[in-house]
Amino acid sequence: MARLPRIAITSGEPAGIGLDICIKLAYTALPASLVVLADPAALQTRAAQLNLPLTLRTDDASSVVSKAHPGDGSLCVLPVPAHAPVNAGKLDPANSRYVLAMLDRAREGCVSGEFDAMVTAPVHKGIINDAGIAFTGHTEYLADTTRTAQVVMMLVGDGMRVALATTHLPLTQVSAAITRQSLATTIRILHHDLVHKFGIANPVIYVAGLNPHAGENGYLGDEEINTINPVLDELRAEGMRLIGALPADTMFSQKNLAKADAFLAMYHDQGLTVLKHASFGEGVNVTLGLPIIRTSVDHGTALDIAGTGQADAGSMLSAITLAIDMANKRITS
Ligand SMILES: NC(=O)C1=CN([C@@H]2O[C@H](COP(=O)(O)OP(=O)(O)OC[C@H]3O[C@@H](n4cnc5c(N)ncnc54)[C@H](O)[C@@H]3O)[C@@H](O)[C@H]2O)C=CC1
Ligand SMILES: NCC(=O)COP(=O)(O)O
Repeated sequence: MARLPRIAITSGEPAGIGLDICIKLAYTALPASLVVLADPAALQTRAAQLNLPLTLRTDDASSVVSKAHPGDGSLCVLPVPAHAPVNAGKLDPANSRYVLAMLDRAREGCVSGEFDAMVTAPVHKGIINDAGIAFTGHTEYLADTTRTAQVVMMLVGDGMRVALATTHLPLTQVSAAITRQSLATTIRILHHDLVHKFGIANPVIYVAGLNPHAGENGYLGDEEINTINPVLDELRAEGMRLIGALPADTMFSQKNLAKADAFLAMYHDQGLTVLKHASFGEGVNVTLGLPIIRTSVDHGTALDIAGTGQADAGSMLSAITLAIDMANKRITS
């Protein structure tokens, strides 16, 4: 029988709901070893605030033995010390390096084979930048730190997969960031990972235009004519099944949902608004093209409800479930 995967979970911005949803995991049994990276005292303080008894274990944190997560109120923790006192709802830039230290430790463990996948709780991009560290998101950080030239952000939820041609960019920079080369690479990564990580033999990908009405034959913008359609033609000639460039306002119709294996949106809110409307709180963010498996929640730090007990752990559970599926595929392949 194949061994169970070992999953590293980074608890994210400590002032946010990352600690809350990790603590809720203590009460759900899962078919994998879960190792939560966090400051143990911060976990215990938050558990007391939530009135959820929590036992911390370090038994399998650094072992190569994997055993199922019991769901008995205990968590296996890999201790990472916070740099400043942690208070629910109150950001402190002094903890930004702690947040990144958890990401670094989990990533290194995935690269070395200690972990089979990493699942990330949300970080606060603004406070990391306030600490003087340029940071736009996990996606870009993990690409940089694994020296991966290009990755693709894809969110999965409600039976839909939505990938993005650009990620965390001001809108004014989006058009220039979509070049024939970057778009072709995005589609190749998406196509490759749909086949090899999601088991879809010959995926159909619906691709949005950038402009209203996909440019209306050039009268409302020319990125479709100059960039997007030529790339789609080139890749179709290689055998990929690509539909587009389509007007984004009707691309996500029910009719298309039934036919598409994935949608490719040109920018963050063009795609994620639709996906989060359909599945917020249950969706998963997965980074394609990395040498490691990384999934994440679909929501942010929710500072307004940290420590109140209102944080829903549904997206975290979906992210772990997808990471387990992907890790099992890799373990058995
Ligand atoms: N994976 C990540 O690291 C992500 C980080 N963020 C970051 O989070 C910060 C806050 O972002 P916002 O746009 O305010 O979005 P948000 O998702 O933190 O909050 C939006 C609303 O949804 C609620 N909410 C979010 N998650 C919830 C959950 N699990 N259960 C119950 N209610 C929940 C919040 O209370 C709030 O009312 C930003 O710094 C952003 O960059 C945002 C998305 C993903
Ligand atoms: N909207 C998705 C998001 O902000 C999460 O990005 P990342 O931190 O996973 O890169």
